[in-house]
Amino acid sequence: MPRGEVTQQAAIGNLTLESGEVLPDVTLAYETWGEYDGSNAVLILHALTGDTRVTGEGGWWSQVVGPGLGIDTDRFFVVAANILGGCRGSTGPTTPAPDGARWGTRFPSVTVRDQVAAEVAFSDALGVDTWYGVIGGSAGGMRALEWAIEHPERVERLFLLATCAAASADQIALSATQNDIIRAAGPVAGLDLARRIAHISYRSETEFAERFGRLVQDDGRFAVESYLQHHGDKLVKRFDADSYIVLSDAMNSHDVGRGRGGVHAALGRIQAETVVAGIDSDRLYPLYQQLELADGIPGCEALDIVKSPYGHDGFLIEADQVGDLARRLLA
Ligand SMILES: CC(=O)SCCNC(=O)CCNC(=O)[C@H](O)C(C)(C)COP(=O)(O)OP(=O)(O)OC[C@H]1O[C@@H](n2cnc3c(N)ncnc32)[C@H](O)[C@@H]1OP(=O)(O)O
Ligand SMILES: N[C@@H](CCO)C(=O)O
Repeated sequence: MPRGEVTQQAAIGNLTLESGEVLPDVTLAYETWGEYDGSNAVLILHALTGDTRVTGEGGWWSQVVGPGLGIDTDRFFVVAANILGGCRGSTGPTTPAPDGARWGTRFPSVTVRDQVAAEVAFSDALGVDTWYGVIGGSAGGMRALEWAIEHPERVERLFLLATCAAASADQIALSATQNDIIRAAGPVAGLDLARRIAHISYRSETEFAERFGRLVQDDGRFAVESYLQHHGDKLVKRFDADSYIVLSDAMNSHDVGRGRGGVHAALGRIQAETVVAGIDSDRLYPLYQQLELADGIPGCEALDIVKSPYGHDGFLIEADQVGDLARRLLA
């Protein structure tokens, strides 16, 4: 079994999508940390603009995953794959289509279930039959949930963070509008603006009020305006606009109840011991969504609440609380 810290590629062949379309020659990029002993594999599923760099320098969960941390790489074989449709090494709009040119806007629509189907094939290729833990926040939580519903025998423990059983009208409204902005304004200005809107939804009104208030900078911009422009600009430098559209559409497709007799019936299929957590200031994935999960999943005792002023991004920022919850689940 490979030992990580470098991004590797797993070829998983053709993938038949929910739509019936066949996506050829799918590859997922991944990284691993720790040693596999046959029963200690933990799958970490990243959110919308995340990637395989979970820990180490610049890792998006570097204080949650690592030696001695909540997800302990001295104990667990930790695996992170880039999402299907992403732009950090896996098959998606930036990779070549069969004609050799970039897929771009021709990349087919994928659903969260398609993304999980790719991850299932990836697990098979890796030789991991059963995951000791499957963990995800936000869009990563959507995939973790689909894993546990569609493959209950392959998921022993499940950690769902700041996520939902089905994308709400509010979430769809924000994502669909961002996608329209990208289409209207183009990949640079459009992605920049889309990210600014998204970033507002990722943080809280209280944080903005306390942190920026009505402060105007020397350059004449409101501090909060400048902050959002900074985040828009940063995403344009590290992310692909076509991929953003594909991934946002996939999130909008999310509904665990579709074709399964509704959300309650779907959640009832989960066999994993489960921790569900939400963030008290999350205005994008409000606590009622995690309460629905906690109530409906047989192996979840109660909803855990992460206290944070940072809104939805609390799942990335509140490393101590998130790490403690992961440690409890994986004990
Ligand atoms: C699983 C996954 O989702 S992986 C993807 C996660 N990564 C991202 O989302 C990347 C985008 N980053 C973020 O959203 C956030 O930085 C987080 C969530 C990762 C961390 O949040 P925080 O630590 O609170 O960072 P914060 O939101 O304060 O941003 C800090 C940045 O804003 C800049 N900034 C702060 N105030 C201002 C201002 N008035 N004007 C311009 N820039 C500003 C800082 O200089 C800093 O810049 P840098 O990131 O280039 O160093
Ligand atoms: N900051 C996170 C929020 C989405 O959940 C991301 O960009 O992936």
